[in-house]
Amino acid sequence: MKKKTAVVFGTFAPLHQGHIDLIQRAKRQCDQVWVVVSGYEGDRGEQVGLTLQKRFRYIREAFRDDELTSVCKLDETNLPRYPMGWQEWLDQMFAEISYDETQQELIFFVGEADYQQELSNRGFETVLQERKFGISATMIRENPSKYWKYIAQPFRRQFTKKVLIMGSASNGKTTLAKDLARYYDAPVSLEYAREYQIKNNVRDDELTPKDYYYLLLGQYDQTSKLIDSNANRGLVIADTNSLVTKGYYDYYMETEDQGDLSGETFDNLFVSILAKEKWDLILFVQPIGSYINDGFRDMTMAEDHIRHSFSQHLDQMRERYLTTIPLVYLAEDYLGNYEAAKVAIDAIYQAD
Ligand SMILES: NC(=O)c1ccc[n+]([C@@H]2O[C@H](COP(=O)([O-])OP(=O)(O)OC[C@H]3O[C@@H](n4cnc5c(N)ncnc54)[C@H](O)[C@@H]3O)[C@@H](O)[C@H]2O)c1
Repeated sequence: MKKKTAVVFGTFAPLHQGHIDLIQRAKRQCDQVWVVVSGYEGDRGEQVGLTLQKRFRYIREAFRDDELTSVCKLDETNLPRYPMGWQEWLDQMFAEISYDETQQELIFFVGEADYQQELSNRGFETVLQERKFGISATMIRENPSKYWKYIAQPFRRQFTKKVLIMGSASNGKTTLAKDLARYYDAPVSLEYAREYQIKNNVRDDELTPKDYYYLLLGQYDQTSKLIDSNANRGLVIADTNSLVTKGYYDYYMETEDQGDLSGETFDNLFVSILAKEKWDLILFVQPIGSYINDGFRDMTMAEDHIRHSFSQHLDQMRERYLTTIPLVYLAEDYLGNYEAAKVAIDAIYQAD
């Protein structure tokens, strides 16, 4: 008996609940299903940062625990554009799924009557499934937060608005991050260094290069987990990032003996983590107000001129490494900063 193999093809930019339902119903009507992720350089997915390779990886991730679902990638860059290249497209698809007509019976599950028509004309078995939930990838790309619940989990990270709050220590940054998170019902990634220092009972000025290395990794990991958590509904707020950690590293480690971890190793990790972080907005809190001793802070920073020069150093680094990210300086009292931060966030994020 030939193995009944379902094929569901699409751009999947992004994969959504309608697609998942189409794929799973196809799977249940056959012995297995192939999901063919199709696209080309500069396609509508790539235009929102979802390259073909990324879509392929995310869909693999979405079906990682399902042995009846296989995923392949079909790069159409060198094929005639749809609807001109059906034959070449089908030939390439058969190669990708190692189609063997003596062993497999192919059934195409499609949501478009045009696809059914074309494939039937070519002698293929097809099943036309009605569209579900009134949702489409175009609607999601245009307003991701409105259709958030329909977006397949791995794709949500791409559509998440990530807001970074920067500034020197003890200027109301953490309070602001927590208050904004509560207001927007968004997850907040607080300073990992605080947790690390409390756990290890070390002050700012006692951290070693090795500690900074773990701080870079720990902060990135913590923020990534929040982005991938179910608490994320389209907005994530972070109290700090790799750039701020690098700022502290520069400030404290400049004259220190680098021990068994050279500055180059730290800088390599810093550059690679910074490149992975993607921010949609930076709120830069200026050092105004008094410096509070929480027991873990180095009190040299309590001196206004040191705090200001550190803040300037951070801002110069931001200018150098994150120059294209929209920026709002917050230099008022706490309430003024809180209001200004909400205006800036409302401009990039509209909750459902
Ligand atoms: N070069 C060629 O001639 C050729 C030929 C065939 C296909 N292709 C390629 O295949 C891809 C076609 O993908 P697409 O743009 O139609 O993909 P898509 O990601 O928009 O949709 C994928 C499939 O899911 C179905 N679907 C969408 N929303 C649904 C919902 N809410 N409920 C149930 N089903 C739903 C669609 O009808 C489609 O069958 C394109 O990349 C195209 O270029 C190219």
